[in-house]
Amino acid sequence: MSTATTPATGEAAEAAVPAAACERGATVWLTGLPSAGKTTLAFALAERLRAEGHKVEVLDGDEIREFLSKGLGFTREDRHTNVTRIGFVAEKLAANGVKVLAPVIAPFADSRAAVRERHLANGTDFLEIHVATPVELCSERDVKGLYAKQAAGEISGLTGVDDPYEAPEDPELRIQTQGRTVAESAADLHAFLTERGLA
Ligand SMILES: Nc1ncnc2c1ncn2[C@@H]1O[C@H](COP(=O)(O)OS(=O)(=O)O)[C@@H](OP(=O)(O)O)[C@H]1O
Ligand SMILES: Nc1ncnc2c1ncn2[C@@H]1O[C@H](COP(=O)(O)OP(=O)(O)O)[C@@H](O)[C@H]1O
Repeated sequence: MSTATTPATGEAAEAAVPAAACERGATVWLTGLPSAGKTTLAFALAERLRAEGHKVEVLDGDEIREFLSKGLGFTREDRHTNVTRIGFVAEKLAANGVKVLAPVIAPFADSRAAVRERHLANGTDFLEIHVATPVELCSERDVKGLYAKQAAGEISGLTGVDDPYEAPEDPELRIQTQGRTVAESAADLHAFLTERGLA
């Protein structure tokens, strides 16, 4: 058991994180609709895990689309390519002790299954977390204005509105954000990782 100590006093800090938990990598995939809360929860969890001494990487959908998946759009085929690319990188990192957080819509069950399969084949932990925010609340939040644009006819093919979202049937965790604060939902997620021996 490794115990974090405060540099000034050498006193044991409140939360003692087992060394094995810090060294064990895993992919934590946050799937859900646009504005569900995937990115917010990934960054909140990342901050807490880093403070506890874990190696953490966030593979954010938006950022990935600027670099690794530059040029891909939102057709079924492009989304599948995007998701399996992210899954490939995530598995490599997780196999090397990194907690990988992937806040990526991943709307199709077969793409998520392919990513899971790759992790399984390599003996790497894969946790599918469904950020299960109802579309009505997502469209109220509308962080990037996509729901308004779709309603105005300026865009089409928006996940959960006029493009499919295949909700996970059997995710490792389904997390609610409706009527919950960010801190509460992030704590739910952290508690789940602790249960699994990952935090
Ligand atoms: N048509 C359409 N449908 C869904 N999402 C759209 C679309 N156009 C742009 N966006 C924005 O793209 C962000 C990244 O999407 P992802 O790479 O996670 O999507 S996917 O898994 O490849 O389907 C995604 O980010 P989040 O809002 O954080 O989920 C969206 O804001
Ligand atoms: N319990 C909660 N968990 C996560 N986000 C929440 C919660 N309650 C409200 N929100 C808000 O919902 C929005 C979610 O946006 P974002 O994380 O960018 O979604 P996504 O990455 O799924 O598109 C943020 O403005 C966030 O503050």
